[in-house]
Amino acid sequence: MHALEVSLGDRSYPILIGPGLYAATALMVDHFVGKRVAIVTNETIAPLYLAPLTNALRDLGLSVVEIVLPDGETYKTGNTLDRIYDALMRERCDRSTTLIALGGGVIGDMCGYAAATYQRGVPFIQIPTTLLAQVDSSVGGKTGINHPLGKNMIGAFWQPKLVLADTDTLNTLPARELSAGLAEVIKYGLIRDYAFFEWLEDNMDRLVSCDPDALTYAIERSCANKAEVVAGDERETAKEGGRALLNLGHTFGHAIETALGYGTWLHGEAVATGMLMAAQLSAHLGWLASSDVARIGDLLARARLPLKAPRLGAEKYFDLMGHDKKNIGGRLRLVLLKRIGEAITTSAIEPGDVLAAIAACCADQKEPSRDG
Ligand SMILES: NC(=O)c1ccc[n+]([C@@H]2O[C@H](COP(=O)([O-])OP(=O)(O)OC[C@H]3O[C@@H](n4cnc5c(N)ncnc54)[C@H](O)[C@@H]3O)[C@@H](O)[C@H]2O)c1
Ligand SMILES: O=C(O)C(=O)C[C@@H](O)[C@H](O)[C@H](O)COP(=O)(O)O
Ligand SMILES: [Zn+2]
Repeated sequence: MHALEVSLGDRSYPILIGPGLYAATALMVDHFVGKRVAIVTNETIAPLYLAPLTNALRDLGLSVVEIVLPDGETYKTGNTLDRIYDALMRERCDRSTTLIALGGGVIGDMCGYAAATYQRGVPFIQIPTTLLAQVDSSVGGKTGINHPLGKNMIGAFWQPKLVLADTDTLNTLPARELSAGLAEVIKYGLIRDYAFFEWLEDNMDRLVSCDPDALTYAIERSCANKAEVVAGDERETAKEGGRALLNLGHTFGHAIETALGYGTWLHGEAVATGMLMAAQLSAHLGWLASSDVARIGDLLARARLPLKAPRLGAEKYFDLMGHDKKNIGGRLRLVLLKRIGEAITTSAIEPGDVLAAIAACCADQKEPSRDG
């Protein structure tokens, strides 16, 4: 088992990574406040992993509430959140109840937001079961739900007490979901870790074939990068750089997810093409060599991620990108690349340059669906 820490003073917490962890209650026991836990999961994950966790917790003498939600990004909404609150109220859960998110980023974001808001805040634990959640969403305390006009528009910063990333759970993950997680892994190499980017170039074939050692290394290195960034700028308030760098590709990506309808493209897929658009724009501005744009495209393709963005129309892109949380005073603020391994935030971008990057990266044909 590998152990890391997110250092945030009295809100610091461990990230534990390894096989056989998801029902290892001995690792959780110090993080429970009272004798009650509520596990939040979904209809796909419950048949795979819920019973062993519930049973192990009951064996410890804890009372367990199970909350099983419908599966999918389309359910990352206020209505689904209400189902969590309803169950907590019905079961008379009090402030000493610990919530446990058992699932991918959708479950983690919603359970975390329920924990942040139920009775003005209860503790929660992340047990991420997708690669994306293990390398990114379970760490750092961004929680929330989508709005029809924009991704994650309603939410809170609320740190978990513990992250338990069980690498065995990746054995049941569909290949498309594994690839989506690899997009966020590649992101860390691009924004701040050139040596990791090179390692990914050497090891991408092992990762897509689910080699456990390669996956464990990628998770650990990704979490180490994210923990460092979050510790330096927990609430994304730095004027330049800081936590916003973790948003590389997301201004474009979130626009794609929102425009096509949540869940049509996976978050990681939209981020992949978004990162290529950001790289293209960086090259257009003369910062990044076009050979580096090609290098990024090659790695994304080897991770089986889409390279071409859907043709939404420039106006639609601009409209949706205008809702991005990084924007200040109505001015677009983007994360771009100075080189592979170094990103910056900038508001000094002309709309014409953004348009050129969008045009260069859009598919020739309308390509809304990634299913099948
Ligand atoms: N809070 C953050 O910092 C942060 C970071 C990145 C992404 N996100 C959010 O995370 C979400 C995407 O998360 P995701 O990619 O994990 O998607 P997801 O949560 O929708 O999970 C993907 C799919 O895999 C299934 N699944 C989960 N674990 C499984 C397993 N072990 N075996 C089989 N199937 C399994 C799920 O039921 C779902 O169908 C988006 O909403 C995104 O906005 C948040
Ligand atoms: O943790 C962060 O900070 C990130 O930006 C990580 C992103 O991968 C993630 O998708 C995040 O939810 C996006 O944040 P948002 O503030 O743009 O909603
Ligand atoms: Zn993301």
